[in-house]
Amino acid sequence: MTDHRTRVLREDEVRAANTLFRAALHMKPAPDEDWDRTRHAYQPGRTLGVFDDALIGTARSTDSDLTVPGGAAVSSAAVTGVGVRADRTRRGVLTELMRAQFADFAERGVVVANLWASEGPIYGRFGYGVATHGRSSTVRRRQAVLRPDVPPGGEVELVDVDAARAVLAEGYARIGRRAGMMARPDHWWNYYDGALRRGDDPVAIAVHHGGRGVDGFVVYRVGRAPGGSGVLTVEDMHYDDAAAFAGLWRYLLSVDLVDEISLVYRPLDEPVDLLFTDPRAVTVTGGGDETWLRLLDVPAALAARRWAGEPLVVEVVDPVLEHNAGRYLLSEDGAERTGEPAAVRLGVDALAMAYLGGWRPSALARAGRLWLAEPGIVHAADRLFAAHGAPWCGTFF
Ligand SMILES: CC(=O)SCCNC(=O)CCNC(=O)[C@H](O)C(C)(C)COP(=O)(O)OP(=O)(O)OC[C@H]1O[C@@H](n2cnc3c(N)ncnc32)[C@H](O)[C@@H]1OP(=O)(O)O
Repeated sequence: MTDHRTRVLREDEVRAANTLFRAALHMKPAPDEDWDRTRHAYQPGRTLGVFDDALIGTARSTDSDLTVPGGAAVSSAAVTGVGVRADRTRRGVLTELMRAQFADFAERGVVVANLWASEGPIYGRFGYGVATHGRSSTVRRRQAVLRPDVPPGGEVELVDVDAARAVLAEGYARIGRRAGMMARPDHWWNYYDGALRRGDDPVAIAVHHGGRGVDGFVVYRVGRAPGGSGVLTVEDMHYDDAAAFAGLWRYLLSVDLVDEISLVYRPLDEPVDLLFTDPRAVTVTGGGDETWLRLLDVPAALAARRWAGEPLVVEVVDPVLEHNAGRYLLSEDGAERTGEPAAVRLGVDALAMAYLGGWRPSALARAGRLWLAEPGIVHAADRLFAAHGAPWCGTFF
């Protein structure tokens, strides 16, 4: 890309970046009231701009951390706000933004980056891979009768939107995180506080009280479908244990004037249908890739997660961040560079897909995304990358 300048935007330029991003998504500029809240979600010094005679491209990131299999958390950059002016696309502006972000992340020592992609073909070439998935479904409320063995759960209480931030932050910090979940720092809650106040239908926030305080919550809105039926849409739901899960579901099923409960991008292994005497009260309506992951510092990422079973040498190919390329011995004792021959070889994007347990090596091999020195290794490779539970992020940013 030539004749362009790329730099970190000043605070007084960040709103223009937000407007550019929204225009790229075919959205109107944010109204003043909305922007007054949204701007607190921007971390200073983290919004990039590309200019020719004007601002033509932008991307931003925020600090977080990401839980990996085994329960450790690695430092992460949550990437969002990516947009290029419609009359300047396909001439390398995004490529330049990605290059500048990777340089910034390397300087900060960030281990991984993740994002929600607007379209599937955009980020793979930069080494991002689909690492978590979501499943959407509909629960027909009157058909959804709880089985007698579902735990009673604790008290559920509605919380006012002004109190929500503090209460939900406390609850989120208390719940056990599955692989793929991220920290919700202050700047994220700034964004969320704004999101709670947007939308035509009023938001409702219900929290579950367990033995140690708030250990689960559900944020939802109730609206009318075109035919007039009441639809309760779950926007955000987290819980620490089976009691909180059951307690929140007892509550959701008790909300009046609701015919359907709509679940959006929930974990693939969330056992909602198992709660009901008739599991067909739940219909899967959609889903797909949730977050995309980029392993920026492969040695640190490999060392952070748990590996199981027989040791294997895995060769990583990374044409974009070449310092990551090489062979690593992965075992229950950790991960280290090695000169030994590889049993498995894969690109850094495919490694990101397997890293949190979202894809098994055997599936990647079947699709030509992973090479095996001999077919028999596939079982050991699957065991090595196995993770507890389906990875899921559950935090939109
Ligand atoms: C994390 C987030 O914020 S997700 C939101 C992403 N933003 C949007 O979807 C808004 C609308 N789209 C845009 O603003 C732009 O089209 C972007 C940001 C997706 C891409 O920006 P561009 O400057 O056009 O990308 P750039 O020119 O660097 O493209 C690099 C390569 O990716 C390809 N590519 C980029 N975007 C797309 C796409 N949406 N679909 C298919 N291929 C794409 C290009 O064709 C190019 O391939 P090539 O090197 O083989 O020619």
